[in-house]
Amino acid sequence: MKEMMKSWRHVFKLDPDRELDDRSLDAVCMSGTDAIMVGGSSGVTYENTIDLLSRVRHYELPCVQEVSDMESIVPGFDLYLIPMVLNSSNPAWIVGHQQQAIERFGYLIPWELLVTEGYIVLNADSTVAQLTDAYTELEPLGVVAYAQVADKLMSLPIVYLEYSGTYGDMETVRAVHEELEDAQLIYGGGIKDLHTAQQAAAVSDTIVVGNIIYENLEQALQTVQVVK
Ligand SMILES: CC(C)=CCC/C(C)=C/CC/C(C)=C/CC/C(C)=C/CC/C(C)=C/CC/C(C)=C/CC/C(C)=C/COP(=O)(O)OP(=O)(O)O
Ligand SMILES: O=P(O)(O)OC[C@@H](O)CO
Ligand SMILES: [Mg+2]
Repeated sequence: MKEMMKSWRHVFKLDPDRELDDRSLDAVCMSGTDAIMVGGSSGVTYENTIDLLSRVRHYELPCVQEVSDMESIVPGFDLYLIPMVLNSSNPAWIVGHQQQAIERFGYLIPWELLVTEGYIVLNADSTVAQLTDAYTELEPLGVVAYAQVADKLMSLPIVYLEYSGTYGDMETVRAVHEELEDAQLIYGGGIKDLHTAQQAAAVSDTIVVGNIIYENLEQALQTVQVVK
């Protein structure tokens, strides 16, 4: 599955803390997207995560958990994505929570299913930026340098440019994409229709579509056209 993930072009991110009726979930899972990512930056619990996983498991597509809280880790996902917020001002969000989770789960950890994401959080107004005390006042070159820390110094498999809630600066995304040698570039934030999906897909390896699923499902489904 880790190898397969590298080829994903489009992913829907579902938030266990938000309501999605069966009909909408069916449309999302049958849309032709490459995978479902389950996660959010607040209100994620073991109960709402297992509930969403069991609903998504009616479908054949890959389903991965993006871990934001160790209490909400649920067995049975295809992969576990472990964020490290590289531009956090607090080391707890870079390595601290991860260290605590490894200490707690120990030999239970299925290492072959873990994929580390070098997150660069860029929308100052987002919950995730505030939660992690992310330093978002970066010039494009500063963002590229964080991406190179992930790619070249840390050999992380993924760089995640996270503009959650707002559409990002595509020139910055392009600049990062051009400099990455090995890491997969995931872009997320403010994709709301086919046009924004196409633009973001042109300058990244994988696009993630989140909020619009809950705001305008028809438009969310259009974004899948980039992988059709
Ligand atoms: C048997 C079994 C399955 C055992 C468990 C084995 C396992 C998988 C162990 C994992 C070990 C490990 C290293 C865990 C890490 C634990 C942890 C809490 C790490 C911290 C992760 C982190 C930096 C979180 C900060 C928030 C963040 C980056 C979340 C990612 C998701 C995200 C940005 C969602 C966007 O959220 P949204 O709701 O849209 O919010 P906005 O309002 O900001 O838009
Ligand atoms: O919710 P949106 O703004 O689409 O962002 C997607 C994803 O990157 C959030 O973690
Ligand atoms: Mg969201």
